[in-house]
Amino acid sequence: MNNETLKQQNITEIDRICSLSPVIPVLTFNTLDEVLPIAEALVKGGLPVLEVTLRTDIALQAIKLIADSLPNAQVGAGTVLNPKQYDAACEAGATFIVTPGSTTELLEHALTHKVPLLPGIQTISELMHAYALGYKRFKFFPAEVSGGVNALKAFAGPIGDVRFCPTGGIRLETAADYLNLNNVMCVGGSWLTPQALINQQDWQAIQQIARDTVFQLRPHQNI
Ligand SMILES: O=C[C@H](O)COP(=O)(O)O
Ligand SMILES: CC(=O)C(=O)O
Repeated sequence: MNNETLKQQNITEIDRICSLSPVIPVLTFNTLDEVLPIAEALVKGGLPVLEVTLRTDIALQAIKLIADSLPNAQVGAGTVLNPKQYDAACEAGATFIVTPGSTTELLEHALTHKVPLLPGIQTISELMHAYALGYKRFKFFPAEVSGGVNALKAFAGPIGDVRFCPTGGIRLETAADYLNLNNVMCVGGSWLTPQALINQQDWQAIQQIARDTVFQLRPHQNI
């Protein structure tokens, strides 16, 4: 497959994944026991797209567990910092890769890969750099402290044919403001899985947070 076809295919695949859900829960797992109950609660609550960060030792095992056990979930890897982690996450079963920022090494690596990258950008220069390489879909991170909704409105002036998944500091109360922008596909966040509920193993409450989120942000979605 030539490079241009692969680039287009990866944009189409990111669009497909990001259209499945208004919110991508960003998950950092500390123990393997909690992986499936949390993932199941979110999927049952109507949020099938999950980002598992590679911030803990068990992250790759968690991705594999979700990929093998929950066919209705789309599991991606976050906090991918280099090509080695990229390949390891794909090997574990990740169907998309998210990075907090962008390096040329990672951007070029992903252009040869069938598993698509949603690269992180924070500034217009980072956006221009990745855009020049052919990227059209981005994570905007850390969204709230980098200008939030107003920054995304400003980006739409000079570069109008790209779309974002803003993440970082977003909560249910602010998610709709982002989703109302034409250049936003979905948002990411960790608010769906409060540590206190995980400590209490209250998976039902996490499912309810997911349900409430879908109900408020995409009321017509069937759960
Ligand atoms: O590192 C940040 C997480 O990926 C998502 O941000 P958050 O905890 O502010 O929702
Ligand atoms: C920031 C984020 O979600 C990541 O580490 O990929």
